Amino acid sequence: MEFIKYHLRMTKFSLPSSIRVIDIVQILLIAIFVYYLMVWIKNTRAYTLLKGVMFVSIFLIIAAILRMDTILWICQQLSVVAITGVLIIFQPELRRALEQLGEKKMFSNLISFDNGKQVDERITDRTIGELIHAAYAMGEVKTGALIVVEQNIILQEYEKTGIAMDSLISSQLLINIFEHNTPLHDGAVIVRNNRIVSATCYLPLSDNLELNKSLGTRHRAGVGISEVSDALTIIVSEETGKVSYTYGGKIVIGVTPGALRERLNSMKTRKDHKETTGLARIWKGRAKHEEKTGE
Ligand SMILES: Nc1ncnc2c1ncn2[C@@H]1O[C@H](COP(=O)(O)OP(=O)(O)OP(=O)(O)O)[C@@H](O)[C@H]1O
Repeated sequence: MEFIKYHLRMTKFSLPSSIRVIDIVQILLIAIFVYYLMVWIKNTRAYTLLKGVMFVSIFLIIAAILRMDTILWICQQLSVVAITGVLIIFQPELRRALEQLGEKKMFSNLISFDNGKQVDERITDRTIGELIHAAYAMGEVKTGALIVVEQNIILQEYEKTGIAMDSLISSQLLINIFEHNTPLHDGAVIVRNNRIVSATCYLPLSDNLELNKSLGTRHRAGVGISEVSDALTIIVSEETGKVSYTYGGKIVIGVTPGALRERLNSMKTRKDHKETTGLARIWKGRAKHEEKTGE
């Protein structure tokens, strides 16, 4: 204790003589803010940014230890520009976060005890079978399709660009959605767990110059979504009938049903889903763990 007090004195901090209710409220508010910030970072592209920021921070710490004054001075001068750049790049995510604040769902999410109902659901063999069946059936008759299978990064901002659905997957439904000249055939379908959550979604187009020039916008959209998320996207070409998939910014064209099944199967072992929001869920998880270990 003396050791802690000494260090607090040295760092000009002091332990409060009494704790007021408002202090507890402040601590709770900060905890909630940090919690939501972490959830936001995990579910958006900001996660990639965070990794970049950590890398730069480590570099700066090393530069400070080694007294690389010139590098530190340049970084200091560039910091304002960097922050402005980040704000511009992440403008859609920041806007979405502020919109969510306005949607007043925060508190209900926080205390909801059944929010994570779907969390343990993984993409099942049945869903995989239906996806594969639909893709190759559409390929055979050259019906173009774009099916995004969400993983850990939630595709809410893209889901919102389409028409909301909440349907169990079946190959017949997918084939019907992408049928020419029907209201839902344009754009992408987004699949979350074992359900179709949205159709006619607009996806970001990839500007990767290395992509084959013959690939049109459907394929570019498939690659685009895989650059900004960890989703796996199945593409059926209207021109050739070939089935392809994109993942991690890469496209594999003309896959066999076996290869696609293998890829989809690997998603069954994905990490826990973002929807593990809500302090209640953290508490439930902790209680479960304690039950198991008998602590
Ligand atoms: N940004 C986008 N997000 C979602 N879907 C898109 C997007 N851009 C295009 N599409 C879909 O792709 C269709 C156009 O495909 P296009 O012919 O340009 O692509 P392609 O890659 O050559 O595919 P195909 O081999 O099927 O012709 C559109 O009708 C639309 O359904």
